[in-house]
Amino acid sequence: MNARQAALEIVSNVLQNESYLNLECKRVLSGRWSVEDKRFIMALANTTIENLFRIDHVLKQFITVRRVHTVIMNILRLGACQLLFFESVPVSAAVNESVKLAEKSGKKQLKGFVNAVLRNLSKSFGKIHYPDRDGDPAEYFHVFYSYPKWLCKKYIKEYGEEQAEQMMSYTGDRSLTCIRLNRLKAGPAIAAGYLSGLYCEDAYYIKGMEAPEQMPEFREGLITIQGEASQAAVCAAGIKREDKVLDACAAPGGKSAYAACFALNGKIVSQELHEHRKVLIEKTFARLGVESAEVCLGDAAVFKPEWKEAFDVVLADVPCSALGLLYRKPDIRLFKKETDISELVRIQRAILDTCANYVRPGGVLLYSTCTIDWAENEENVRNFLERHPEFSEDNLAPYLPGELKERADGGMLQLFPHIDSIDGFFMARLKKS
Ligand SMILES: C[S@@+](CC[C@H](N)C(=O)[O-])C[C@H]1O[C@@H](n2cnc3c(N)ncnc32)[C@H](O)[C@@H]1O
Repeated sequence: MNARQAALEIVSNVLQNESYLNLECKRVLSGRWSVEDKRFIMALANTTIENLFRIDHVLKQFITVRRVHTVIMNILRLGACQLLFFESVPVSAAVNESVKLAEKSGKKQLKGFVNAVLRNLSKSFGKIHYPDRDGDPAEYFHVFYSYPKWLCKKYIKEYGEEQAEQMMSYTGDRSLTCIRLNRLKAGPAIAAGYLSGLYCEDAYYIKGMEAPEQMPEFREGLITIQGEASQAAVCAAGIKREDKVLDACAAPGGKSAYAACFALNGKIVSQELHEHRKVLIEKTFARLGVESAEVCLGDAAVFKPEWKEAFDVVLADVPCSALGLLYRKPDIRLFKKETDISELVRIQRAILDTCANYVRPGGVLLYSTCTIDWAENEENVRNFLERHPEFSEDNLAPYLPGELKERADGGMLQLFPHIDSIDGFFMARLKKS
């Protein structure tokens, strides 16, 4: 298999099976590849997925037949991606290698078609037509930034055109990976060569990190991969040394493991709905040396009488639409549907209602999501507070790290990648009287 075949396999699996792009890359790249090949495969697969709607829009202008075989369409997508976004790849290589890919994929009879479409595209860069930015901004953003049309409309309606464009054009620095120093095992000396975090004390950035499992610091649990927004959500809970903490939706265990660094003489109970994801928590805890935690299988929406008012802090880091991660996980954009949101809101409200029972009087319920969606965030919290007068918003600022203090709005905080340069996250600190 050569590098372009590997990229084709990744892209095809993501599109056909809705597999996660990062997991597909990891799987395919676990073979023996040179560093250059690895970088090219990752860049080609990522750029194709990230710009899929735009690439398809461009290709449509050069495809004259009504239906194109799926494999050939994916080969054309990779070829067009190289022509449009890879200055370092000569046109002849982009076209000829795509033609060879068609042959290697058992579609020898379609070599001429692939050649014609890509050659025509390569001669017509100046003539490519894009939607009118002023006439139909949602369609323009959909094509140009490759975001689902419903989301473009939603963001324009909620934030206005200018801010919506900033949200969708933001990509962050993909060469940087945010890690958390695991205080259970390591001191700051470990992080001497890393870049400091923007806000959180334990956050650092590593440039060009490809496979964390190959780093001894990661394998030994001295560091773990965790974004600053997720770290900030744990800080926002204000966990104390003796606290008993429930993480109601815990896999893969990132927040629970950080909570254990605060509740040093306390206890963490980590619950997860899915067995295969519960295993991820156990792995995280074993690697990071979290011993004060109990992992259990359960549905956070179903009341467990034995947990009634048993916890000082309850983390409800609920399943959500993950819109705050779209800037760095482009595959999520392709499959998100607007209709998913109402079902998520129903589940989130059920989880919040159940978790409310587990907080002791005077304790804290920390609600968080990795999304930028009013209904899943502020509206859910307002709805919860109306139905639960025993809870009130508790000022977040004293608990937030660094300059994030200034971003809090009472007991709530909505983070945006294009404003805060970290994941789009929401958190609300709710105190029980
Ligand atoms: C946002 S993720 C949690 C991330 C985790 N807190 C961390 O920081 O590593 C949400 C998790 O909730 C789980 N989940 C979904 N529905 C659930 C439910 N009803 N009860 C418990 N867990 C649930 C999902 O499988 C997923 O692992």
